Amino acid sequence: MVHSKTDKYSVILPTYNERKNLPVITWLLNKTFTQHNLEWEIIIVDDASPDGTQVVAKQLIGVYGGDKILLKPRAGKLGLGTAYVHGLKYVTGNFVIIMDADFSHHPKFIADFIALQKAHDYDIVTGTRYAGDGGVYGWDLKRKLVSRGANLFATVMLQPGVSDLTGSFRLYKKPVLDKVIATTESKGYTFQMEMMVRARALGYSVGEVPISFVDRLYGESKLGGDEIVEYAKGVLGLWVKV
Ligand SMILES: Nc1nc2c(ncn2[C@@H]2O[C@H](COP(=O)(O)OP(=O)(O)O[C@H]3O[C@H](CO)[C@@H](O)[C@H](O)[C@@H]3O)[C@@H](O)[C@H]2O)c(=O)[nH]1
Ligand SMILES: [Mg+2]
Repeated sequence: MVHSKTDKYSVILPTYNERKNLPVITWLLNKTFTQHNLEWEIIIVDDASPDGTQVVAKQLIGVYGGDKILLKPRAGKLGLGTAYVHGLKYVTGNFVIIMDADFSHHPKFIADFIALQKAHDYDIVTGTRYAGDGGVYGWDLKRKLVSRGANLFATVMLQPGVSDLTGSFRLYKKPVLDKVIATTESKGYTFQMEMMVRARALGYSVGEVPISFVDRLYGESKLGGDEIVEYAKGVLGLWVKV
């Protein structure tokens, strides 16, 4: 890959009770970026996790340095969407990667994201579980149906032309993320879908990389029934507006 000397990749990592996952995901991110000779930083947005995630984050700052690992905590569990908004304030790179901290999003795919972005000068590259070799592993049937249903519903209603609307493994040009995030209203899991629909409505180009999404080993998902209702409302709201 050919990189401009000034390119820097900032990873926003939202965490809630990810004490066991954080050291390994950080190690893998460091490995990926170092292998490809890329400038990087990780911004950990932890929402006062009771499991001691922040203690671990501070240890990682000690290991990798305060220029590589930034801990930007919040006082309570304020949701995934606003965690990205918060993290973005501290980004110093010209590209931003958002991903989960629980290995459902493997850092090895980041090299593919970056190569595809460079090849087409895409504004956004998104991982997709629902095209090419992409897939989901470890989810029960109910969770698979919820995810498929959520994607199908938004695809039919809003037709944004992107195969995975609810996934949250994405690479953005920093100014593009600033613009799209400023127009997005959702706070929780609906955020990803709204971001993509808004981005397409603003005319931004989107590339897709098939990813295998593997369910977490440690801890549990924070997706609940009320998030599903919020999502349906979000799709209908956008259907009226966009
Ligand atoms: N700071 C913060 N982080 C949070 C919060 N809720 C979740 N997280 C963090 O956000 C990431 C995803 O949360 P999970 O709870 O593991 O989500 P999931 O059920 O595996 O859902 C995945 O699939 C969804 C559907 O495709 C995605 O929408 C979602 O982003 C994620 O990729 C994890 O790193 C988790 O610690 C929150 O309120 N605040
Ligand atoms: Mg998860």
